Amino acid sequence: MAELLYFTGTMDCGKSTLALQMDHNHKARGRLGRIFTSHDRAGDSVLSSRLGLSAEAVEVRGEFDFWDYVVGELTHGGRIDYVVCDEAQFYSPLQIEQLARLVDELQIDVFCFGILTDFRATLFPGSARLVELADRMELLQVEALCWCGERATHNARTIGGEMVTEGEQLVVGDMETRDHEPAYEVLCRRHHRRRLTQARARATLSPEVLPFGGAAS
Ligand SMILES: Nc1ncnc2c1ncn2[C@@H]1O[C@H](COP(=O)(O)OP(=O)(O)O)[C@@H](O)[C@H]1O
Ligand SMILES: Cc1cn([C@H]2C[C@H](O)[C@@H](COP(=O)(O)O)O2)c(=O)[nH]c1=O
Repeated sequence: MAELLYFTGTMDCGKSTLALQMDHNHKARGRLGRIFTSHDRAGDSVLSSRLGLSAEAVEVRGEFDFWDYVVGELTHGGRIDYVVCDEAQFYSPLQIEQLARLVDELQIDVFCFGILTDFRATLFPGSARLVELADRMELLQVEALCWCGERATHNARTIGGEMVTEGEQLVVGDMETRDHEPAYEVLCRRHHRRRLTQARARATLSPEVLPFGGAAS
C-alpha cells in the first residue's frame, strides 16, 4: 500500500541527505521516481545536501500542480512509483493535498522532507497540512544540537548572531553567520524562548558555565 510519509526535524539534521538516500535505494531496486524541491539553497531545480551530494529536481513554485504533473507524465507513457519532495514546508496546503491524492488514487509513494516550524516556532502551512494528512511522520534520528548540548528542537533566525523575530516567513539561508545577513541556528526550546543564541551566550555567560569549555564553534 502506498504511503504519504513526512520525515522532519530541525534545519541541518540530515533531511536532504536522507531524501537523496531514499531516492538512491528505491532506484537501486528498479523503482522509478521523481525528485521535487523548492527554494533549495543551491539554487533552482536542485536538491542539495550539506554532505556534498545533489540531484536534479523539479522546482515546485506556487502555481505548480503535482496531480497535473504526474498525470501528464503517466499519460505520455512515463512510470512513477514514488516521489521525493524536499523543502516540503514551502509547499502550499493545496499542493500537499495533491500529494495525498497521488498516494490514494494512483498508489504512488510520497516521501516528504522538511522542517515543521519557522523562526518564530510557528508551523509552516505546508508542514501543518502534512501533519494532518501524513500516514506516518518520522523525526530524524541524527540530533542537531543546541550550543548547550541539548537536542535542538527549534530553528532560530539570526542577524550578526542575535536572534530576530520579525520578518518574512520564507528567507532562504544557511547556518554560517555573515555580517548583516540572515542566518539560522538551531536551539533547544529553552534557549529559543530566551533568544539565547551561541553568540549571545558567549558574550553574556562566563566560560565556566558554558558547555564544552565554551569552545563549541
Ligand atoms: N563535514 C561533515 N562531516 C560529517 N557530517 C557532516 C558534515 N557536514 C555536514 N554533515 C552532516 O550533514 C547534516 C546536514 O545534512 P543536510 O541533509 O544538508 O541537512 P538538512 O537537509 O536537514 O538541513 C548535519 O547534521 C551533519 O550530520
Ligand atoms: C526556520 C526557517 C527556515 N527557512 C529556510 C532556510 C533554509 O533555506 C530552509 C531550510 O533548509 P534545511 O535544508 O532544512 O536546512 O528553510 C525559512 O525560510 N524560514 C524559516 O523561518
